[in-house]
Amino acid sequence: MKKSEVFIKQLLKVLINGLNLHEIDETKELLLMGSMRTNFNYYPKCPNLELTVGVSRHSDVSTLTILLQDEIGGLFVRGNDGDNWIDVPPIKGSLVINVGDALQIISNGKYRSVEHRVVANGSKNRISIPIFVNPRPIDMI
Ligand SMILES: O=C(O)CCC(=O)C(=O)O
Ligand SMILES: [Fe+2]
Repeated sequence: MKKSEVFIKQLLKVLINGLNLHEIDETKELLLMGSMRTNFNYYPKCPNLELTVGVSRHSDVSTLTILLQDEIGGLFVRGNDGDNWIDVPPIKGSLVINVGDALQIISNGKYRSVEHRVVANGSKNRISIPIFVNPRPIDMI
């Protein structure tokens, strides 16, 4: 977690630069990344795909979500215009970075929270590991 914190802070620095804010002081750091949680998601294979969902459409409440997915695939993000879903294929050694609701609010909508979903696989189990980077629960944004 310590190493990911360094990377996350660098990433947030680049993003807030785009908002004409050039320093992450202690107050901003708490607001942007004061609370972090790692999940381990396991999606068992489901031969009857019509009986399962995976994860239904949602956006994360986080500032950012840093996601490691295995090689199975099944993650889709919602396109900007309309109802199209864009496949996010697994690329070995890469991470998926999603903007969440908190960063959308903090940036006044300059960065948009991305809607996404996961489609279960009919023949293979899938694992993903997201780190949710959040304001602290007591913070008002
Ligand atoms: O498993 C994935 O690829 C995404 C999971 C997800 O959207 C979530 O845990 O919020
Ligand atoms: Fe999510």
